[in-house]
Parts: sequence; structure tokens; C-alpha cells
Amino acid sequence: MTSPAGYVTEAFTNPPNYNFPHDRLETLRDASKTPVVLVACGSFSPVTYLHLRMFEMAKDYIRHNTEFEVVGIYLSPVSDMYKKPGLLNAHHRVNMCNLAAQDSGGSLMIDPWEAFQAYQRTAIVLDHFDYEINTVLGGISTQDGEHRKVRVMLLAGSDLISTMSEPGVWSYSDLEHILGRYGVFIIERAGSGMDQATDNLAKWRHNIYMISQLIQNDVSSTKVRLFLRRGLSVRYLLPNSVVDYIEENGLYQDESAANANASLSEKGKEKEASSSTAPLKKEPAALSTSRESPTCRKC
Ligand SMILES: Nc1ncnc2c1ncn2[C@@H]1O[C@H](COP(=O)(O)OP(=O)(O)OP(=O)(O)O)[C@@H](O)[C@H]1O
Ligand SMILES: O=C(O)c1ccc[n+]([C@@H]2O[C@H](COP(=O)([O-])O)[C@@H](O)[C@H]2O)c1
Repeated sequence: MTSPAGYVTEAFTNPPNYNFPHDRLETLRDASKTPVVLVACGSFSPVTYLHLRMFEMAKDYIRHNTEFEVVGIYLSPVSDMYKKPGLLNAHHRVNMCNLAAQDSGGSLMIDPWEAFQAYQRTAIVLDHFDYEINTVLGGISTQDGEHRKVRVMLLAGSDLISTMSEPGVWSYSDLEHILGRYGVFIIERAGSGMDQATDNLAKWRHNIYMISQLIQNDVSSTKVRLFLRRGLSVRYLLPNSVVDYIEENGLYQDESAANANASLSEKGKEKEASSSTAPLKKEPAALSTSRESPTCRKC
């Protein structure tokens, strides 16, 4: 069932004392372009420079290849109820994302909406952004003071997008909503081919933009957690303020043995192995509600 606005939920639930962050939304400079807000959903446990670089890659691609103009960029850390191994509690993950945003000095905003409540599907998260920006705020301004509706789009690595072709992980109606109504920018990720990631999503090709990594960089949160467990330095893989925060709070010292024992050089294989051996327990689309979490695909 969709709401009158075409959202997949009738009403949004907000965490206590929640305010939508919008102080770094920008004015549209070129009125001939379509304003777009990029939303990256994920665990961010912890946030790395690669998560931050995704936005830079997308902004370059958009500026050179599309008729969009980026007016806002957001990280949306997932709820603790996602229950993925290595998922530190939302309080720390959001704090680290905020430190990374401050450190970058740019326009990145952290939306704690999904982090501090029950699990919310990505289709609902994108609806939440659309509602807050286009309905509550009334869109963004052009330099002439005219108000424009903003296009909300998902930003994700090719590993995440390839799960959209895995049976049982995403519901078809949510894919129709995410890829048909909103659209996605996909950042190439080592070990997860772009073509393979999108082969089964051809129906929505017009809304899927693929961005190659010109400098290969395979930093992942899993590897960072493994380094920390083994007492290895993670400086220059993530912002200094985040490294300091991890040290001060003694984070990622006691992750599960299974994760800690994984080979540092085999994250891709580790992902494949875990997704092929662990059954995906997500309920069929028709049964799922906004309060359920898909069993994490990497569990
Ligand atoms: N090195 C990378 N290249 C491209 N995309 C990336 C990279 N690292 C993370 N991403 C993307 O960032 C988003 C959030 O990722 P997530 O928080 O799961 O990070 P991760 O490093 O994959 O975490 P973990 O190692 O814990 O699985 C996802 O869309 C993911 O595909
Ligand atoms: O909405 C869904 O059905 C859905 C199915 C699988 C994954 N997701 C989202 O994709 C993100 C995956 O993050 P991660 O860290 O497991 O790569 C996270 O934000 C999940 O909420 C969402």
C-alpha cells in the first residue's frame, strides 16, 4: 500500500527529539539543471575515507556527464536492528560519521533518522528524504529565489547493488520504488563487477548511473575492524578524528571470532562465502513491514 504522495509507508516514525539536518543543503547554481540529493545508506561501522570518496566520485561524474546538480549529500547509518556482524551501536556509528563530516569540512550531512529507531527499508529511507526536503522544506532555492523540487537518489557501491539481483534480499516492489521512482548512482567496487551488478536490473537502466573507480581503492569497514582487532594502524584509511574516537572509546576490540579470523586479503571471497552459505531469511515482500530487518546479506 502506498500513501497519497506515493510513498511506501502511510506515515513516518521519527526517533525521539529528531530534527532533519538540512543546514548544508545548497542553492541551485545553474537553473537549467535538476537539483539532486545523494543518500548513501549502510552500516558505516566505522565510516572510512572510501565512504567519503564515493560522494566525490559521484559529484565529478554528475558534473561531467549529466543534467543534474548536486545540492546535498547525506550518510544514513542503518539501525542497530540490521544486526550485521561488526555493527557497532548506532550512537558510536553516528558520532563517527559526524566527526568524519566535520573533518571533511564540506557539505556532508549525517541523518540519524534510521539509526535511532527500528529497522527501515531503503525504500522508506528515500521516501523520508523526499518528504523532508520536498514537502517539509518545500524543495531548495535557485539563485533567483525560486523554489525547486529536489530529486532524491541513492548512492551505493556495486556490491550493494549486486544484492538487488539476489533472490529474497529486496522486494520487487521496493526495487520498483527505489530504481523506478528515485534512481541510483553506483560506484564500482573491487570484487563486484558493474555489469554483473546490474544485469537483472535492466528494466530501470534509465535511472541507473555507473561510475568507474579510476584509482582502485578497496578500503572496507571489515578490513578496518580486522586491523583494529590485530593492533594494526588504521591511520590514513579513515579521518584522524575517527581514529582518535575509536582509540579513546576502545572500539572494535572484541568482534566475533569468525570476523576476526577472516583473511585480510580475502574480503571479497569472505562476502561470497557468507552469502552462499547463510540462507537469506528475509520474508517475502508481501509479508514484510517497515519494522522488519532483512537478515543481513553478509551474516
Ligand atoms: N571501497 C568501496 N568502494 C565502493 N563502494 C564502497 C566501498 N566501501 C563501501 N562502499 C559502499 O558504501 C556503502 C556503505 O557501505 P558499508 O557501510 O557496508 O561499508 P563496507 O565497507 O562495505 O562495510 P563492511 O565491510 O562492514 O561490509 C555501500 O553502498 C557500499 O557498497
Ligand atoms: O530495503 C531493503 O530491502 C534492503 C535490503 C538489503 C539491504 N538494505 C540496505 O542496504 C544497506 C546495506 O548495508 P551494508 O553495510 O550491509 O552494506 C543498509 O542500509 C540496508 O538497510 C536494504
